[in-house]
Amino acid sequence: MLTLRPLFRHRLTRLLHSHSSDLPIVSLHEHKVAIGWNTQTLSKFHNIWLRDHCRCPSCFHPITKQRLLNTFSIPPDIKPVSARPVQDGLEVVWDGHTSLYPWSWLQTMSYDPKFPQMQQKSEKTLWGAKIHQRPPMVHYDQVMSDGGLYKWLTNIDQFGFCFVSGVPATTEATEELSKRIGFIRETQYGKFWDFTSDLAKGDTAYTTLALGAHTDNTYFTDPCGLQLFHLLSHTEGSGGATLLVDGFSVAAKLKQQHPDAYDVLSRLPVPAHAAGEASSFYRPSPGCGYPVLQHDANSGDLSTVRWNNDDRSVMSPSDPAIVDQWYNAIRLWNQFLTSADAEYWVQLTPGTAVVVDNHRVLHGRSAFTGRRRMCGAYIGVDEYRSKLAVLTDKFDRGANSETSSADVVVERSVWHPAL
Ligand SMILES: C[N+](C)(C)CCCC[C@H](N)C(=O)O
Ligand SMILES: O=C(O)CCC(=O)C(=O)O
Ligand SMILES: [Fe+2]
Repeated sequence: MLTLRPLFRHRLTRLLHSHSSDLPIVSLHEHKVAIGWNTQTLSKFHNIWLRDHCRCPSCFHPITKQRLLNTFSIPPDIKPVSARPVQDGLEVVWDGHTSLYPWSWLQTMSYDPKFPQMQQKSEKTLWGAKIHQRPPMVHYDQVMSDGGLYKWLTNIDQFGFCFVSGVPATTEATEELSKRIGFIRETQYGKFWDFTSDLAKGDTAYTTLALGAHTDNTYFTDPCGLQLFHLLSHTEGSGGATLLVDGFSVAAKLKQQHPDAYDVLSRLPVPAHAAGEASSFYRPSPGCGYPVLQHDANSGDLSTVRWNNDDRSVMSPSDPAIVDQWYNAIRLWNQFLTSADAEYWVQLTPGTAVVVDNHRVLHGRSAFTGRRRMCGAYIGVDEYRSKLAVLTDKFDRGANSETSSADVVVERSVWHPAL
């Protein structure tokens, strides 16, 4: 198989970029069309799947990128009249309809088996306390351009957080900075928050208490994606340092050293609530909550860390034996979370904001005295990922489109691999 990879990638690259005549073989099978360069490396596509994914303007709206074809009008046993390789892709003639599937799209969407991929999925850099030596950082002036914004978001995607220096120490500038990523997610705490230790809202964030490493919004069905913090002032006192912990790094260590505990945290739903305001009472639906560690259904990769021990509600175990398993698991989790090599403590100062991926990096703070003013905002996970996808299309063409010139604004292709 290894020899296949360079061969396949080499031939596909040549096919895509130099229009070589070295077209793949196309063969029809009972319910599938197969493409490849030799009989050992064919990848097959179900006829029904190919017909359903036709991207011609009558099957798929060229502007809205929505399916127009009635999937359920396709005969379940549909067969092509003919199929052949042409320069731009696989041409399939159905009964009264012709479809063309670009080679790069077939390569990306292949599944039986999956062809070697040209684009590597985004790499996460796991980190611990030593990240303090060279934390990810961009400058405010940079992020006002799309290129700088892309750098900021790719840092967040890679590290789970990123500082922004040179931010005017005002709520206005900080709010505008937040909006560079996407519209602000409003919650019971308001839209853009500007808070201090006055219990203006019924939550310990609005006190001088220390807060252990946590992710926010565990009481929401869909916790916010990003959380931006900017310390505007701290006078007549001390403390209030910010804690960051890479939940993905800690989870990887726990999985390696205590797989049973990792399994409990991946399985048991954790009830949570936000009940400090008379006007609201939040709990996630369905009622029992979500596990601390959630995984991508396809890849099995850890996708979300959801942990706030202060906001955790009463556990109602379905089986009494779970109680000891649960406490043993969270004791180990907490031990790993609070280990010196996992904790990154940093004293924020006016002018430097920090954005945290609330699905990966936990934050906290030390207790403090005096008058401390913090501002910031939540950004929805879908708004964050959408902006990252748009900027990736624009600046990293190899990832998602056939065009390669850097100065052309890429009109999102109907063949975008994610559509
Ligand atoms: C100040 N700010 C609105 C950011 C936080 C509000 C309280 C956060 C809550 N305890 C949680 O962990 O989600
Ligand atoms: O005051 C801080 O530094 C952060 C408090 C907190 O956890 C939050 O606002 O979500
Ligand atoms: Fe928080």
